[in-house]
Amino acid sequence: MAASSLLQSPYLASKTRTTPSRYVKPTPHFLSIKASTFDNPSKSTAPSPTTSAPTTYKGCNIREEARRHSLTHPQPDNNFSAKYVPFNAGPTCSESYSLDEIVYRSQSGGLLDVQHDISALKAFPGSYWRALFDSRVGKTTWPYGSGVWSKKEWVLPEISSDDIVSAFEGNSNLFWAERYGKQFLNMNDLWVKHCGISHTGSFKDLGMTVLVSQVNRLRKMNKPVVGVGCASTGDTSAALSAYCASAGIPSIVFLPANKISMAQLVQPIANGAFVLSIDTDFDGCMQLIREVTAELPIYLANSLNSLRLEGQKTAAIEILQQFDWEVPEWVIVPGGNLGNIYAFYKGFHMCKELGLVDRIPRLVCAQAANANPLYLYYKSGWKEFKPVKANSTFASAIQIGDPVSIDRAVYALQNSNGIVEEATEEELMDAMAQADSTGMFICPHTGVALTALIKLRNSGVIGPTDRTVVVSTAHGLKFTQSKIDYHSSDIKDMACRIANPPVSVKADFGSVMDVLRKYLLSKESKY
Ligand SMILES: Cc1ncc(COP(=O)(O)O)c(C=O)c1O
Ligand SMILES: N[C@@H](CCOP(=O)(O)O)C(=O)O
Repeated sequence: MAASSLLQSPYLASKTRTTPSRYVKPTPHFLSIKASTFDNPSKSTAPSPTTSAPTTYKGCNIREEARRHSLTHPQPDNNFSAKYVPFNAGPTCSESYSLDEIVYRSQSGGLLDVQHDISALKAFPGSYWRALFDSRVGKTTWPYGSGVWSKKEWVLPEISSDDIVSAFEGNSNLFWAERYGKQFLNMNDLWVKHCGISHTGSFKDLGMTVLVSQVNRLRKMNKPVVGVGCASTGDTSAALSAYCASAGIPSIVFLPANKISMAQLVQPIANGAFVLSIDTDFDGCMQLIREVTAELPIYLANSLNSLRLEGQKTAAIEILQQFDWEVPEWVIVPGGNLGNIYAFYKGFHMCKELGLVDRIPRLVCAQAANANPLYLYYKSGWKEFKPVKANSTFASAIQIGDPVSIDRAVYALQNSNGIVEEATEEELMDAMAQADSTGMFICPHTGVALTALIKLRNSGVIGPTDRTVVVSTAHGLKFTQSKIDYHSSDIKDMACRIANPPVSVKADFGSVMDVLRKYLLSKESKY
């Protein structure tokens, strides 16, 4: 469809209702698969979802290899499917939409959720899924080399591997924070899930690979999608522009002027996005992109779009996998627009529902005190939600006052015996500096999550031996200015207790020796 014709007439998304397709029970013989089958998955006799690595076809790239492999080794139809349903609708609700429709809201205006055919997935035992996912880690097989697509059957089961746009995201480091845990928190089982060590430097890659892949599919189906757009505090726009650029799809990003870091601003610019710097805050940009995507053939890429959360939930599955399917006691996630806290809940819940684990961790959502609508709601006993005007915060990516996923977040917290905490600017910057001093290089949002941990540890809610995972959401290198300000003690009304500024010294041997002696003595006295 020509872009011009779409732009002339206001775009109206077709919201055809679909009835759920009836589930056909698969033949039961594969229920007997043992995990050991996957020592060499290609030996499996089960009608497994593509477990075996494709044979290497000389001269082929990995996408072509996967294509040829699927022709020579056709997989049985496992009936895995997913559809949009209204979020948290009761069992009597029959409203649903195909994932190939362009729809972001339910008929009543509420949020949507991607619902998988759980009974089809349940036909396979938990041991099968654990072994399948484990068999795909660390390979380059398309698309399973991605931490997201290694869980394809739970993410977008029906998309062709050929339509997938991936940078082999996911499989991020789960870092044992040994020194930080021992020295500052008297903890011995503290971990940091470094989701920011990723293609564009944040966890947004996990969701964006899914959304842009589906857009790729929709465009091949001649659906009216000329470009993909988002409002952003920096990370969503970086991920959107990179994945779109990789697939040759136009991207449009709405950024609040002067409210995101330089590194984040340059990402969509470099990736060729159409960048609008708008004189408002994130909530203002979000409102505008919602209005614009209702009128123009621009597909909405914010986490209001539940496709994103299907990718983001794989970080939770990955944590369990990295712990050999043992469940941590606590997982702490910084929250802004609040899609991610629900994504974590969903990933953990699916693992429990499908028998991979027998419980889920308690979730903590951490907010900046300058942008804390969820915290205030929690403190009111979930009585009344009021959006706030988000004030400036060093955790700029979560400077959000009217989060679109508020209902999803409340659901996640209520169903995981969860807690909400907040961090002042000084607390989050000190926590970041303290963590950096033990060898990390985290972003201020992770400083918010660490502050929540410090508070819950000090109050005894989190115990010294509780296995705890702090989710680090972006790479510290995106936020160097905040670190420079801190270490220069150049922040109004902040003591910057752990500032470590460089020492200026004359270029002569004596002066250098003097400062070094002083430094070494100060270290010696601490032994
Ligand atoms: C670095 C970073 N951390 C945390 C968040 C919060 O995630 P969510 O909006 O899903 O709550 C965001 C985005 O909002 C982010 O960019
Ligand atoms: N921090 C986000 C804010 C938008 O969140 P989204 O998950 O709804 O896209 C960003 O980086 O833009």
